[in-house]
Amino acid sequence: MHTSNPEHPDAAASAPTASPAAAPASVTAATSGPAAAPASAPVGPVDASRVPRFAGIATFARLPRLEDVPRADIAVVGVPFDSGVSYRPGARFGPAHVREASRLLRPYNPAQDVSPFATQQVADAGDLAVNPFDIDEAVADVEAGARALGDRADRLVVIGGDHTIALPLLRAVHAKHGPVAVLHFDAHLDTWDTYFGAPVTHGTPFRRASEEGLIDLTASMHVGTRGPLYGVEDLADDARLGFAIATSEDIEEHGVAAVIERIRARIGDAPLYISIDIDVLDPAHAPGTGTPEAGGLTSRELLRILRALADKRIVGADVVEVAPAYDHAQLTAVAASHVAYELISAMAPRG
Ligand SMILES: N=C(N)NCCCC(=O)O
Ligand SMILES: [Zn+2]
Ligand SMILES: [Zn+2]
Repeated sequence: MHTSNPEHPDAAASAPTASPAAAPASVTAATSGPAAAPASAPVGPVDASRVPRFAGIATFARLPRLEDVPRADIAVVGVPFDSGVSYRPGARFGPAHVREASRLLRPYNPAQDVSPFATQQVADAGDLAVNPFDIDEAVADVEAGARALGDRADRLVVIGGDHTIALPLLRAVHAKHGPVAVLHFDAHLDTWDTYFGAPVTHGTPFRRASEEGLIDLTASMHVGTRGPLYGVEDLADDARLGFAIATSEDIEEHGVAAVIERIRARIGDAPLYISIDIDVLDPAHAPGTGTPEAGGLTSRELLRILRALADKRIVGADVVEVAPAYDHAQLTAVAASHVAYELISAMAPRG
């Protein structure tokens, strides 16, 4: 049996996603082949009407792998690293879990009126394999991996992994764009200084990034923070490090529309990096995470805010802290996959 993938005619040699050997003859016979689309058209996801979406090895949204396309506008890449956590481990299994849940995504996004895989080439770059026993080495490897991928894809959407990885990702983004506005969705500030003397952890990436001059201090913001802090000085430090805050309570009190206006005004025209810790969602919406906090956003609120950023200059994004061991019925992974899909949609060219 031949090994071409019905929707990836250009990728016949190593088509990874559709498990072609499992496709019935009628499916492979229906393959329209390379003539179906102009050579320059993006290679899209496997067609779920031809190959059941539960068949085959999971790439994000059943997209082609990066090595199977000439280049990409966006590469989705996993970073299975969780050696920086302060509480429950397990986010190292996040990328695979999110890819599994992303099988159900469909090609047209009515909420943004865009087909995000048709107007740009999106591909799955697999995972960066980084050292789980040495945080400094892992962080250097994430930065090097992100920079190397930058030669083959214009932008990265990174699936974590714990929030430590935002630091090397911002280093890589800074090398390309200079200081960026960081829009950080999280229950936590993640601008703390050290844990057990360690400066690079999942609670500290944005303090380090600010100290290193990676972020635009006039345009960065946390959204969805809540819960207990170590002391009131945490907030003073955070403001000094360059972040405005829209808390989870602000969203309840003033409404999503008002908070969107604040966010948009804060970002202005700055190049924008979006970092989404899935624990920004209430544990009812995202139980599968390492440091859950009560009183969070609904997934509907988060998705709506992301949709309002489509006209901003988004230069990269991450979705982190999905820890499948605490997930139920893929709740957290479904939320994370939709969050990534809205980000990719917001990056898509319009018109
Ligand atoms: N980045 C996440 N998810 N959590 C940071 C929590 C740090 C702490 O234990 O105080
Ligand atoms: Zn968090
Ligand atoms: Zn975080």
